[in-house]
Amino acid sequence: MKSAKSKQRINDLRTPARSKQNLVGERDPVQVYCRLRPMQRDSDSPCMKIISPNTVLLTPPSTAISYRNENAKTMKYTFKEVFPPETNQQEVFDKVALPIVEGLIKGKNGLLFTYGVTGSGKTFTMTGEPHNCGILPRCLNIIFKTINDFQAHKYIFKPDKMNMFDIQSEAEAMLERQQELHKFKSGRKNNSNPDLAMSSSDITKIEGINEDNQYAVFVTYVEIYNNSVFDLLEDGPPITRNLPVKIIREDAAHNMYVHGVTEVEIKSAEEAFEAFYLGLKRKRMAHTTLNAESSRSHSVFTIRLVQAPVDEMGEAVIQNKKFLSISQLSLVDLAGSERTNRTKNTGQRLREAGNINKSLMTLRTCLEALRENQISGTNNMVPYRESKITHLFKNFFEGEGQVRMVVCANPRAEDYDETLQVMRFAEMAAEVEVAKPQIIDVAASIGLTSGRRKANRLFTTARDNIIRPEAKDLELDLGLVYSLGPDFPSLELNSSQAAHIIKELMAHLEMRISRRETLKRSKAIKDERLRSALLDLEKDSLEVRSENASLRGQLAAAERRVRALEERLTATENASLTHQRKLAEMTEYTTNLKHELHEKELLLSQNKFDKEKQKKILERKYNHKIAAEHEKAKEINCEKERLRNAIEEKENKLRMIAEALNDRGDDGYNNKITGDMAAQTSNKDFTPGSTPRALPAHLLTPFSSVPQTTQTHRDTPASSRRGVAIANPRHRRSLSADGRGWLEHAPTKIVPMGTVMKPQICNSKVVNKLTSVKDIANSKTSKYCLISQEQDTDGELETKLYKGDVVPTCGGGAQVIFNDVEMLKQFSPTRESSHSNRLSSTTCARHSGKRRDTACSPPQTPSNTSKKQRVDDD
Ligand SMILES: Nc1ncnc2c1ncn2[C@@H]1O[C@H](COP(=O)(O)OP(=O)(O)OP(=O)(O)O)[C@@H](O)[C@H]1O
Repeated sequence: MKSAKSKQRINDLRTPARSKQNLVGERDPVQVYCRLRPMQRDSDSPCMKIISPNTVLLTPPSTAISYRNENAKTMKYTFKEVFPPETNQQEVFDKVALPIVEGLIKGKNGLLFTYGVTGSGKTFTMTGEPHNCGILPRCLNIIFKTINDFQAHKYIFKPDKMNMFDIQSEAEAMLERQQELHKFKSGRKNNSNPDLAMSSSDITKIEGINEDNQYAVFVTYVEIYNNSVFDLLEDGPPITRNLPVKIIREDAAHNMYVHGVTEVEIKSAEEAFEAFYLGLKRKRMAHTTLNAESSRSHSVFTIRLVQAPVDEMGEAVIQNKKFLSISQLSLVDLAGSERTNRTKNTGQRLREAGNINKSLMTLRTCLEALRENQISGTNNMVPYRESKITHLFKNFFEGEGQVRMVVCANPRAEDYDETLQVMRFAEMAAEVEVAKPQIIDVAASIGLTSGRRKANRLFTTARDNIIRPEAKDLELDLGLVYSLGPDFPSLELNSSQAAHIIKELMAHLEMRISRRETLKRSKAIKDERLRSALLDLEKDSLEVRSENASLRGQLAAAERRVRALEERLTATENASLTHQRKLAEMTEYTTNLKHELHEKELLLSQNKFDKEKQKKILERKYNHKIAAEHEKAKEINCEKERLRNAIEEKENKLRMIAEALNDRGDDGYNNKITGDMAAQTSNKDFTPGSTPRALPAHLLTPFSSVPQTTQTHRDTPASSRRGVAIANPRHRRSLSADGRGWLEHAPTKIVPMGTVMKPQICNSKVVNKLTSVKDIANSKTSKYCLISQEQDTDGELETKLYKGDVVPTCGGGAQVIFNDVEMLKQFSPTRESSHSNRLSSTTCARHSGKRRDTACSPPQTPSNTSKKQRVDDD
């Protein structure tokens, strides 16, 4: 309980300005000032008029949108103060910024921002121009002028990167200073803009600074561009476009800050300008049609003043972080609000304008919500997080410091519509209240009297002035002296009143000495008490020590056990590792096998797939072929059918011709023919001299003048249909004409056969070559005999006689119908052959056509030595 209380106390001490108690204390409204800029051109007509030191009148011009909408009327807006165009920078600073800087020195937080339409003079007010500097340089100047004599050495206070500070010893700080010196020697550019500096005589000092504190100033400079935070002081080249985006975080005391931002310790206003100018260079500036040097981003320059009390001797800072007091002044130059269609912005500019307007709108929404909460006592959520700018300054609005706003306005009529919005915003913002920060004197709360530093200086000066050598070693417990009572009276020695003053001083000192004696006595009593307490503690300590020793013994035993367990664990781990290795190997082996298997399976499936594919292709091919075959077969069948019909037709015709012939011809002969026909039709044995019948086509004579046609016997459909001439087989020559004239067709050099196998041909004509149709197609020739001779494979002579009837054809030609073949084969009697079983050396064979059923009849020739044999066609 006690520690919690002390913790609370420490927090209060550390950040006095941020105490949450302030929330319920006094409140200050946001102070809103209005600054009108001078008109740019004489021809410009104004829409604003200052009617009192804190009131302006806004009259809508005829060109304004709201005028056209007929809802415009002249409006009066009241501010804390209105600065007319001729107001100079110093005046603005004194009225607006100086109170905040005074608060800063005293440990209060402050936020000052400029708000207005683009080109209305925000940057002019905040930064100013060369030789006419604005609020920011003036703040820096006055701060350094004020704290100059009380600055801590550099690096005594060091940012801890979490929005707080550490306090370093003098030695540590000195080391860092030396390191920095080395860095600077290796060259550093001076970014300072001397134009922003002021002559030191123009700068006044803030009175009432706590002289028993040491101070240090730190600055950060960030830019919020397109709702992203960039650190303008980040290490790196002065001009870079690739600054990393920073995030906003909440520190341990619930203050918002830019995480990782570069916080530079500044020891003079010049150094501060240097940092500011570096950031300014990096700041994104772009040209719009309205303002040639328009800020496209919100820039936030923050000055943090760290102060810590000096010790009793008035020399060094108390090395206790808890006594630190940090106050902050944020100077914000907001980007100009603008009507995008008037600026004619496109692309990135339009996006920027959108973001600017959005963040300003969020600022407005936050303030409205805050005001609403304050007026109606509600606790509605304020959307600070919707924009970086409001998120960063959340603490200010929730009562962590003074907030002031300078509304800049361009009084020209052209800007009326935007100015109207700005005025409304300003009016609303003025109604928001923030709690007054309270200041707690840290030093007094820990029993330190003020004037320590001054006393130390006085004493040192006095000691240095004493000429006696022992004075150098004079030590005085200044802490005790200067902390014993009220502040020393302001006493100055002058000759006339010296005795009186010394008397007074002696009395004062005597009083202090008596007090000191009292304190000494009380201290002695306290010392005694402390000693006895220490003895008790010592006893306790001894007990603790013995307990500690026994615990150590237990610990040693436990450690031994732990070691043994560790060894076992190591062994188990080793075994486990071996198993794991094996497992890994096996897993790898299995993986390989699986891989192989998979590959083979892939191969198989590929093959299968190929086969399937081939099979399908073949099937398709065969199906095509089969279909084609079917088609062909169909066609053939059709053709057959057609031929059969044609044959039938022709047969019918033939039958009709035959019948006609039969009717007209000789009955005997006809009967003979009919008999022969019948015999032929019924497939009976063939005898030489019988009625000629159709021979196969290959035996037909080539000189038939009539084209060969197929002749099919109705009764014998299987018989050859080819080569049958259109002739009448029953043709009969008149006996007078047919003298059985033979045409002998024999080769010229015929080998004499020595046999009488030739038929008895009495009326014959011998030709060696058939050259003319007339040789056959004449009235005398009715028989034809073709004689051929050739050697067989054994070298024996073979003579063949093909005999046939010459039959006239319908077309007036003639054709030979072969009806008898006689073959004479001679064998040498001396030759030993497989034919030994043969009876004679000459064999005669006779064929009749190509039919198996053809009978072989004895030759019609006279008998001779050669023996005729009936040979089957096969
Ligand atoms: N009170 C003034 N006295 C003299 N000149 C002024 C004043 N206010 C503004 N100006 C001039 O007007 C111009 C535009 O001002 P400034 O750049 O400050 O506008 P801004 O509001 O910051 O614009 P933006 O928002 O676009 O950055 C500057 O050239 C500046 O010198």
